[in-house]
Formats: sequence, C-alpha cells, structure tokens
Amino acid sequence: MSQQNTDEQTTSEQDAGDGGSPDPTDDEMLIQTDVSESVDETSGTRRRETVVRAEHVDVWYDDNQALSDITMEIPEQSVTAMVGPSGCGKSTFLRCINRMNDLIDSARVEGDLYLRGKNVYDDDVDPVALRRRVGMVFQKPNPFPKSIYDNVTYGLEIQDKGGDYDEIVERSLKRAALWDEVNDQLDESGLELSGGQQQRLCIARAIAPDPEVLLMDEPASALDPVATSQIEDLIEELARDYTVVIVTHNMQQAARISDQTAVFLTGGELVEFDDTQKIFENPESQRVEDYITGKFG
Ligand SMILES: Nc1ncnc2c1ncn2[C@@H]1O[C@H](COP(=O)(O)OP(=O)(O)OP(=O)(O)O)[C@@H](O)[C@H]1O
Repeated sequence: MSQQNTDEQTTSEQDAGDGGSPDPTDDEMLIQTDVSESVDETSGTRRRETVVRAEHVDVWYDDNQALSDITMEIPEQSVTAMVGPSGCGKSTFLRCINRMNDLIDSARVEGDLYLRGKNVYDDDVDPVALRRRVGMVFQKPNPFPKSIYDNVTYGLEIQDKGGDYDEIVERSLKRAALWDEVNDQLDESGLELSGGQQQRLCIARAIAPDPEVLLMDEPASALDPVATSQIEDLIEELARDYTVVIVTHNMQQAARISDQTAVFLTGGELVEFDDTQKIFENPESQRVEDYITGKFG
C-alpha cells in the first residue's frame, strides 16, 4: 500500500481525514466521547484513556486475509508505532481506524473497532464525519496545487466550517512547525515548498479541523535525513495534543519516537504490543526479537 501514490490515492486522501472530506453537510455522526481523565492513586500520575480499541478485527481483500484477530488498545496523547515486514497488514490496520478500507471494493472488515467507546462500524456512524475526527497523513507529501493558506483551510472550507481562518492557519502551521518558514509567503503555492515542508504542510492541513487521532503512514520515508528528523520531532510534539498512530519501516524511528510499539508479522498477526522500550529491549516473543534484531523481515 505504501508504494501506492497514484492519482487515485490522492482522490481518496481528499476524503480521508486530511481535511479534505467532500461532504460538507453530513455532520451528524455522534460518537460518545469519554474525555474524562483519571489519576493513578498510587503513583499520582495521569492514566491515559484508551482512544482506539480493536477487538478481534479481521480484514480480507476478497479471499486474502490481511489481518487476523487483532485486539489492541491505543492510549490517548501518545505515539503508537506499527512495525513489521512488508505486507503484514500495518496500513490495512491504519485504514480500519478511519474506515478508509470502505473505499476499497474488495475489502471486508469483521470484528469491532471503537473510537472513544463507539464502534466506528456501527450503522449510524458516518465515515466522512469519522474522518474529521481521525486525520491522516500519507507517505508521499501531497499538497494540493493551491496556496499554502488554501491548503490549510481546504478541509474547513469543504466541511463548511466557520471560524477565524487566519487564526486557524497560523495555529495549524505553528503546530506543524512550519509557520516561521512560510508566514510571509502564505499566498504562494504549496507545491513550491521542499519535500519536508510539503509534508509539514500536509500535517497542518490534517490538524486544521482539530482531529483527535492522527494516522501517519510512513510520513517520513520519502524525505531526506534532515527533513525526517524535523518530522520526528514534530510527531513527538503533536502527541501532546493528539493520539498519533504511525506506520514505519524504520525500527530506529519507532524506537526513537513512539511510546508503544505493535509488531505485526506475516499473515496479518499482531504478535506483540507493548511499551516501546520493552519491545526493543526485552520482547516476550522470539519472533519479535528476531524481527527487531534484523534476523528476518
Ligand atoms: N487495496 C488492496 N487490494 C487488495 N489487497 C490489498 C490491498 N491493500 C493491501 N492488500 C494486501 O493486504 C496485505 C496487507 O497489505 P498492507 O499494505 O496492509 O501491508 P503493510 O504491512 O502496510 O505493507 P507495507 O509495509 O509494504 O506497506 C497484503 O497481502 C497486500 O497485498
């Protein structure tokens, strides 16, 4: 999937929670939101609530099973990395969370997937409204052929959202660590930016509608080391406000920036999901250890 950067992908991305939902009117999906915080009484530290919970999720493309019995809980305001060899279903899982798989005719999802306690596959859930709460950033930066300003406001306009656009543009670009570089050229084309700047612009576009969850499918793999490092810093920063779920092939990147790591292996199996330090230093599974240490994959 990650290599799929076609026009078709760009079209679906516009409908995918990166601010480009095409349906401005259907704003009716109600999702029960439990925003309560809890405090661990022994340690006094804040316990992070579960934002995304998958229970026994299976995905098929026609007869090919891509994910098998995935059960996991993703905590809020943290970075969760999905790692594993090519074709093990990482992108497929990401696309379950914002129902992007709905756009693939051959895809079939079974099991339950909850966002803040509401099953996103319930009949009363509108996938377009869901994608406003679950933003997405793709491997290849894909700004629209519009000004920097219009790129950031694109999703808001499509959704017919009111508000002070100047303020939202400034806030989103600041959150995406791009404001200082572009604030005097907001009317210039987003396509004239460097690759790393373009990706940060796409991140600004994705967060402008203020989603709760930000899905990132190998967001730095098309970038040079300096731009990659900037994106990594940014991801850590974004996790203060958002729940970030990132697919990466880069083990060092997962180790550097994530709080939890999920290791998928061939057959679409989630073999281990734990704190990143535990996964990298002392995994339970020999297969995970072999994968992490590069013995296969
Ligand atoms: N649109 C699709 N149509 C049919 N099969 C698909 C589609 N997308 C993915 N698959 C299949 O589902 C399986 C999982 O693919 P997926 O892209 O989710 O894996 P991945 O771990 O993200 O791979 P990569 O690391 O190479 O991006 C693979 O067998 C793949 O061929």
